[in-house]
Amino acid sequence: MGHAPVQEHVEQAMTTHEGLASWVAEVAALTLPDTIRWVDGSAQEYAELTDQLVADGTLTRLNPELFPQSFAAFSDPKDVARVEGRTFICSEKERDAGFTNNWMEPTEMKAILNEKFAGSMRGRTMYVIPFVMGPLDAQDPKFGVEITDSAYVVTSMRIMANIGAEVLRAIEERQAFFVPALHSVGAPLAPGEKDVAWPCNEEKWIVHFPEERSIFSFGSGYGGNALLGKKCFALRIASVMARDEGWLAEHMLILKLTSPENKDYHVVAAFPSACGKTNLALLEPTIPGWKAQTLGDDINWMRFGKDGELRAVNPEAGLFGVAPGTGWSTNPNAMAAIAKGNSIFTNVALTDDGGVWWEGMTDEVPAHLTDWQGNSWTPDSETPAAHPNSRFCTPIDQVDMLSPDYFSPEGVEINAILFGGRRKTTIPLVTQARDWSHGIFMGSTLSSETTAAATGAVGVVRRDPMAMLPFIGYDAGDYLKHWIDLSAQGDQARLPQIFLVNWFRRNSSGGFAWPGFGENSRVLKWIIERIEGTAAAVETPIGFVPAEGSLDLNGLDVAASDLEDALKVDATEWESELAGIDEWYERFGDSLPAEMSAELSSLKARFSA
Ligand SMILES: Nc1nc2c(ncn2[C@@H]2O[C@H](COP(=O)(O)OP(=O)(O)OP(=O)(O)O)[C@@H](O)[C@H]2O)c(=O)[nH]1
Ligand SMILES: O=C([O-])CC(=O)C(=O)O
Ligand SMILES: [Mn+2]
Repeated sequence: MGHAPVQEHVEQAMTTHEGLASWVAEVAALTLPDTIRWVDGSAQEYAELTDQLVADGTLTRLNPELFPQSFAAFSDPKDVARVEGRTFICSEKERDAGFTNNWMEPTEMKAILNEKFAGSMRGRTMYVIPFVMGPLDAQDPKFGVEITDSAYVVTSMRIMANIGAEVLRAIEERQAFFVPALHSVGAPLAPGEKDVAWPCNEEKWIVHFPEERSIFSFGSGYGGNALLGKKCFALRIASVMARDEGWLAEHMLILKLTSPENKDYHVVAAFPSACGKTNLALLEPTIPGWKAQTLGDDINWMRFGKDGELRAVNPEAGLFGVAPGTGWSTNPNAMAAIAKGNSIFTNVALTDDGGVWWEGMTDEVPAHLTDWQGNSWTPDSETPAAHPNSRFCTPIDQVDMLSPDYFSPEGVEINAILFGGRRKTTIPLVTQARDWSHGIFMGSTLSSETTAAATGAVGVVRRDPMAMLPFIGYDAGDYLKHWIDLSAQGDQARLPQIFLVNWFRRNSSGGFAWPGFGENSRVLKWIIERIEGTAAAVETPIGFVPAEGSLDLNGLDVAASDLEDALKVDATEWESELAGIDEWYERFGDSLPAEMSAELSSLKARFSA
């Protein structure tokens, strides 16, 4: 097996950062790995680790003529998505975790974790990955160190974050604080025991201690549970840092738009998992003269700049995108980035010539595939070839339309904030908020049908405030209050406009009423024109919707009835929506900000006026 001791690397287990040195020693003494390896982030190390993962059967090397330097991984069928039911925020007080999080008393949780991690790395290599979320030259770089017993995690973290020797040096030079993030697949090996391709544990624990800013993840190898820089740090822990330090950590894409008049705008959008962030982030506009560039597809850290403008940066270095539905016709920019190689795919299907395939990648379905579970697959098969939450993991700098501003530590000024979800009914294609407070209300009541990105039922409508339901690291009411209070820091005249969008409304025959994807540029154009005050709108109880003729439909082949279905504000649908919002707000109890209940009352009043 490939986990033969790599003794030479143990010698490097020295750091001049005392806290780091003692934490690594402490973890090793608890988890009992065979070897410790400090990850330097080099290309040579990556090649060595991927070779080892191929030898171990965890990775399959793809045909280099199709996907250079790329690999496919196939997980245990029980380890395919985030496990929200097993995710905990262990604040000192239960109240501070709020009703949206699982909570356990910290010392009780620590006792459980100690037991789980005891000996959990036996027979394995323990990797130490120094990383930084966001640019290393930021004013206050956010450091982390992930300790993991999974080489798949190391290779994926190298794509998703800035990792390695240079980061370690920066941590040492500053004697910086770092978020300790401990991960184990929870599958120790007995002496001589043969490993499996995807080790994991039936029991999973994804645990955050917000006051201490630490993360413990046990039992899963899947991205959102195991790449701890992403959801665990850059959203859950970062949201707590952001509350304390006066900024925002959000589940948002960042997109730059340039109008035919050559004016630049930046738009951020919060949609729940598997609801279209990566697709909008990599948008190819279908309307002439408009240009789109991306800055980020999943996570956005925002703060007010010195002139009271709201600025955004993407703390990630890669895309961890939903594969199904990503194709040359729907998302050519993602496909072109993937085609450059250097990618790790998880739970996609393999083509007979050593490439990958998933539902929606090409119009033509291959005659034969090996499905994500290793079975022979033909178009007659009853199950999908790729898992619905299969993923591509690709460096963001391979995206041709990446904005050069992605690399700027100051970030970009935001002109519009979009909230959106996957709703078959009720929510129109686009609605402009009446003002900032109403916009926060829209975000706070955001709802969406659940997807395969988390385990559990798919297609159930749930409230997902700011698309952060599984990621707010503290009390949800405090989180809304933070949004409200923080905006007082900004120049009120420069606050972004807020919009609610829904690409997923259905027509009477059950199909999508709006074509979506590149055609969403038409909605973005309307949004920009609303900011400029040039597009017409109709005021409705829920906000401003496009007036007839104000949405640019030039060259778009869409039935008038579909358009009507996409845009309508239906009083009957809103009656049950209001009841749903009532129920949702009741769950906040005392922590619901008064501003939000006032917004709900005005909304009801507008409906009954
Ligand atoms: N009908 C329709 N489907 C879309 C649209 N945009 C995205 N999708 C589909 O929605 C699914 C998820 O899209 P993504 O862009 O990957 O979602 P995401 O929000 O980035 O997901 P996470 O990475 O889980 O946070 C894919 O299957 C897409 O094909 C759209 O405008 N219309
Ligand atoms: O975290 C993950 O596994 C993938 C992701 O972006 C999400 O679910 O929002
Ligand atoms: Mn996401």
